[in-house]
Amino acid sequence: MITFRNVSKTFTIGKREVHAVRNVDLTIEQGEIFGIIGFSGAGKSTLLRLVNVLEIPSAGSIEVQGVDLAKLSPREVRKVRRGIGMIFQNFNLLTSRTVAGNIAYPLKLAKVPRQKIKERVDELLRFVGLSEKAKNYPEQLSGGQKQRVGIARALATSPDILICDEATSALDPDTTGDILRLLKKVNKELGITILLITHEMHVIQAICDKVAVMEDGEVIETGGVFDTFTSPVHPTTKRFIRSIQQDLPSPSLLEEWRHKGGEKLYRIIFKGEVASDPVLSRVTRKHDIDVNIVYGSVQEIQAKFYGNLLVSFEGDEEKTARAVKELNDIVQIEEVEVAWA
Ligand SMILES: Nc1ncnc2c1ncn2[C@@H]1O[C@H](COP(=O)(O)OP(=O)(O)OP(=O)(O)O)[C@@H](O)[C@H]1O
Repeated sequence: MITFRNVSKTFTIGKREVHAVRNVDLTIEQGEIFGIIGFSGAGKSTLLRLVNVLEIPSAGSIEVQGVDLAKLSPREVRKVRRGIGMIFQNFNLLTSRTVAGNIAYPLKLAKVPRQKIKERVDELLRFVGLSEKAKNYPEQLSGGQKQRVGIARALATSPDILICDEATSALDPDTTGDILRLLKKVNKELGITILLITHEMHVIQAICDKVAVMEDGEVIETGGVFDTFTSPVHPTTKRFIRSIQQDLPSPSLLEEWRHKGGEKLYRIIFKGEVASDPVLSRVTRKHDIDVNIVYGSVQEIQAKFYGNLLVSFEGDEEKTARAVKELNDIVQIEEVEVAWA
């Protein structure tokens, strides 16, 4: 478990003060995948560096596995660091060592006996699916393979926590998916807590249990990923979510819709179980009106459905009003104001 209590970090450059992290309160529970998202300069890297004791807070306190980081001797700091594995955007592999040599490196530093190192490296190579590449050098690997080596190396000394610093930002979408699945496996099969930072909302959607959104050094919103996705509060969170979720058709499609004499548009949000329930057809049938689905998407977030439909109703106005009222008790429904071109 990692706990930040009212943590601030201020850098002083000449006479100027930069408030990189401000009054952060966060708890990352054992065994969860916790994502921190923010635009460049939000303070994410500084927050990670505080966990690693590469920076010391200007105010507040941080506990890692119940240990207050402010009270440690250099030796104890090294011990805390051994319990934290780290992977990076640019992999940080040793180019002069083979894949096996890179993975063995932290074990050599920890003075693990040779035979034990060999066994552990073989085991890790199997875990990340790179047994065939043991004797290759980093330059002979693809980006995704390099990150697999990075993950194996980070796991070598059996840490409790894995920190991922923009670990997929340099990879193409397919490879990103493979690496995210591997991180999920690290979390599920080895029970390792994962703390990741990213500027990409799809990374949070794909694997995180919880998310914190940072801006100007502050955590502006935090919560479960499903709730944050489906009911964001802060404008910046909404902006991140919109980056992966198109919730209106293109202007040309809307225009076509209007030319065809389109009716009032409603947005219906289905959450969790209800998404698979034929609620819409049931209610419209009951009130004897028809429904047109103009646009829609269904996403899976943390194994739950999140449906976003744009619909119009055809039929008597009073019946439509009654149907909308009934739907409103079951799902979220609101009239959509469209700014016509
Ligand atoms: N060692 C330092 N000295 C002075 N200022 C710093 C230092 N480290 C970070 N900062 C400043 O603190 C702020 C937060 O930086 P940080 O790197 O934590 O943000 P970030 O969200 O990780 O951004 P990015 O995604 O671009 O890496 C920035 O204004 C940055 O310039």
